[in-house]
Amino acid sequence: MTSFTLNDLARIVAERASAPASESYTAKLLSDGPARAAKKLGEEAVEAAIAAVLQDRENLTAEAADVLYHLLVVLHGAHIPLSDVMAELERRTAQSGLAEKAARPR
Ligand SMILES: N=c1c2ncn([C@@H]3O[C@H](COP(=O)(O)OP(=O)(O)OP(=O)(O)O)[C@@H](O)[C@H]3O)c2ncn1[C@@H]1O[C@H](COP(=O)(O)O)[C@@H](O)[C@H]1O
Repeated sequence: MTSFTLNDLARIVAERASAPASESYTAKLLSDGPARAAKKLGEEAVEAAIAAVLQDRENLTAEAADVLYHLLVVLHGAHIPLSDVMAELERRTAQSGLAEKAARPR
């Protein structure tokens, strides 16, 4: 069990974003523009999905870490604090996913 949280990683991403691009993968990704980080996020998500389909626990764990890191980089680039995403998730706890889906306008 680790005490490391997504908040901790978001803080690291925010700190590294202002490092020289030659010294930080985070800074490099962000300096390449929003499409680059978004593309990496999509690639990592597909790799995680493939690992899930293959029931490859070790790879799924590693790819899930890649997804979460790249998501935090994309959010940072879009100036969306992780707390906004958590607030949205908290708002959704008031309703089951199935109930939300059924209530959508057709
Ligand atoms: N958690 C991560 C993390 N997860 C994945 N990655 C990088 O994401 C990339 C994953 O892409 P691929 O596997 O496709 O590898 P690649 O082919 O080298 O990637 P590209 O050339 O296509 O960009 C690799 O370069 C990984 O090193 C990460 N890079 C950084 N972090 C965290 O961010 C911190 C700061 O890192 P820097 O910004 O590099 O200082 C680190 O200490 C970590 O805590």
